[in-house]
Amino acid sequence: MGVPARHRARRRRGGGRMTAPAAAECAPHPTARPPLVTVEDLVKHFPLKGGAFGRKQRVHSVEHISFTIAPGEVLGLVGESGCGKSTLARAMLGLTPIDSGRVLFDGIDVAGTKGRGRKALRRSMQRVFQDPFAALDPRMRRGTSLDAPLAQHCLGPREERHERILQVLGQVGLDASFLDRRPGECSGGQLQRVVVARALLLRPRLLICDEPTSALDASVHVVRHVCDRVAVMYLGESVEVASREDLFERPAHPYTQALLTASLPEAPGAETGLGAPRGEPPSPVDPPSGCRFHPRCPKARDRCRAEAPALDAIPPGRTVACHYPSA
Ligand SMILES: Nc1ncnc2c1ncn2[C@@H]1O[C@H](COP(=O)(O)OP(=O)(O)OP(=O)(O)O)[C@@H](O)[C@H]1O
Repeated sequence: MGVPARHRARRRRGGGRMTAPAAAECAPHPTARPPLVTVEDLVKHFPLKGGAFGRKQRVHSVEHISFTIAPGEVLGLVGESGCGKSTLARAMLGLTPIDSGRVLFDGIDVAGTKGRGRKALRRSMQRVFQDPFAALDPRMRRGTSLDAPLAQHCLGPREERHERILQVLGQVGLDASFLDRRPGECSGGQLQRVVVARALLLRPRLLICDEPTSALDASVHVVRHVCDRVAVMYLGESVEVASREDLFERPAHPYTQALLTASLPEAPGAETGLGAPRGEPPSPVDPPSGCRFHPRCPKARDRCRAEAPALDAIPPGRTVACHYPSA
């Protein structure tokens, strides 16, 4: 991955997040192989306490999301703050119960796996946390916190584990002196490298990086250079999934065009006058009827207000949820 910076998108437009196999350690595999990850029609709502006039309200955080990730593939998830990226990532890792749908890792249902199987899955699926300060115990020296996951999974004697830690520290550009440092003795960037090193230690087959860059522009540029495919999320839904080239050169959904225009002045669509997304996203507690993007979409027509668009395949190899896509 090689993306060690810490991040929490503060701008409302377009936080970015990478969902990726451990690309730093895995050679790319032919995409014809069975998917490593299959997300099928995933739904996650959070019930809200109270609610106006006694109505039960729910946050529609993830709505019927489906995609696959091939072994060795890097999938980027992009969308504005609050569109559901973290919730989706947590659901993929089995860290949050889901309402419906399923996540398969190498054909195994993540939600239905317990005990030893669960422990093995946890080792194969690692996450780089958004906040390295929260992810690392401030009292522990780095050497101890790096050894903990290896010891927990009984991965070799102490000397072997030490060798592995030095190897991974080298991969993220840190030297052995970091083994004796506590978090307060490291810079934010160095800490984020430690967090990445810790995720790589167990040689995961899936690495989920939660917002590897802190600003929208950097996020979009990183996605552009690192990802094989990109999924664009809006208000809990997937609105476009395409190869990096298609997405950046021929964005089909007006929301994708708006996101790109907001961060890349030369983006296709900039000349169409679509501009950056207008205003703030609507509430995920009471999402708009029809296409959820219609209140902000300059191309919206009556059909968009009445009828939710399906995520349709637009050859070659991309899907778009829009009644009037550009491509
Ligand atoms: N435990 C929870 N209870 C209620 N609502 C929640 C909970 N967790 C997340 N949400 C809501 O679900 C929606 C999606 O949140 P999520 O954190 O997944 O978005 P995100 O795209 O990762 O945002 P960001 O880029 O800011 O991290 C938001 O409206 C959020 O407020």
